[in-house]
Amino acid sequence: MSSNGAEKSNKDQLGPGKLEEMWNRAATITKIVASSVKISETAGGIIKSILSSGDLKIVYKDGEVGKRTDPQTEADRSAQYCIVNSLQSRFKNLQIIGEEDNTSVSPHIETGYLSDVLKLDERCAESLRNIKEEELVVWVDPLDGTSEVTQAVKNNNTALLQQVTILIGIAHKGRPIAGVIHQPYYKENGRTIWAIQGCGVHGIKPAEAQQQKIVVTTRSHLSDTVVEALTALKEKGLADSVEKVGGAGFKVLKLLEGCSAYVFASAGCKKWDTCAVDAVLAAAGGTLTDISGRSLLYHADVQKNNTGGVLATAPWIKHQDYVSSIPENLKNQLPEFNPKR
Ligand SMILES: Nc1ncnc2c1ncn2[C@@H]1O[C@H](COP(=O)(O)O)[C@@H](O)[C@H]1OP(=O)(O)O
Ligand SMILES: [Mg+2]
Ligand SMILES: [Mg+2]
Ligand SMILES: [Mg+2]
Repeated sequence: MSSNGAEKSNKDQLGPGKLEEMWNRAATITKIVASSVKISETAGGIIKSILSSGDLKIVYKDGEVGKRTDPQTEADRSAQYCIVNSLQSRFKNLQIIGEEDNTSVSPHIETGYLSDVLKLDERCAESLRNIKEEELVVWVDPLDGTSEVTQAVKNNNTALLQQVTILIGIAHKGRPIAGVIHQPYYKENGRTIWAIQGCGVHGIKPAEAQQQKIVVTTRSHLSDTVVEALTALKEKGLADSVEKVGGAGFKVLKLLEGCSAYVFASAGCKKWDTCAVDAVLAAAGGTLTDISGRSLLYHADVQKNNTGGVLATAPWIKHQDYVSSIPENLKNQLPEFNPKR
């Protein structure tokens, strides 16, 4: 799984000399995304091997026994170690914020990169090309959909595993400018979707406008406020049906595959859940905000909780229609409270 350099991990036609030249010429943001694609895939391999062992070593990060909703597994801990240490080995001045406070040492440090990302380097705007490593903040969710993982293993429900993603989001001046979403259990070998602002979305072809408006929402963190928001959207004709699926990453992939909106009118989702998907969705022409329509911010010192909830819409949807249809009393119940947001 680990590799000693781009030459070993890039199995394409470019020779090592040409690749090195492309790497040396590339902008910092391009290099970080090219590396993050490979790193997310290596982390996906770590997750798969831990899950197949069946020993998740679950600890809970919250709540009373019997009411806990925030599990962490050995897969979350090992994947984060791999992602953070792999990024740091190449980009020493990056600020990296990962979901997990405690990690497990993993021997897999990925030093490869995807050369396809480098090929798009010239399309990057000059303003992005000039950004320095130390100006960037990377938000890492090593495993999005942990509740689904614990249930998949407990109930031997492997279908749930496709809802797992690995999220690496890159922010500049508080806004997401690039993102990587790896879905390890997509078909046989998984898939990786990535985007850099202004350079399109890669790894998926976003769906065209649909007749049916399908809204996706949480399957493991349902609350009265989420239900109230969904009811209001149904009444306004903005939700023909509702699908409950796990993970912020998976829900945004559903938006790129034809669903209309992702509605989570509740607190609990954090910046590492939304940074990468915010960037990918925006690059596809969609929008992600809180339920009041405010953009989310990703400075290193920002409040980590998305206290205003999450509302995301597909590229073919008018975001404001959904914002306007969520009742004011719900918006007031989910305030932003950090002025730095
Ligand atoms: N109450 C919560 N506590 C902890 N994490 C949450 C909570 N609500 C949402 N999340 C995070 O946001 C993701 C999307 O939420 P949901 O699937 O409920 O819509 C979850 O997979 C989880 O990320 P993670 O699995 O990385 O801990
Ligand atoms: Mg978690
Ligand atoms: Mg998450
Ligand atoms: Mg997670």
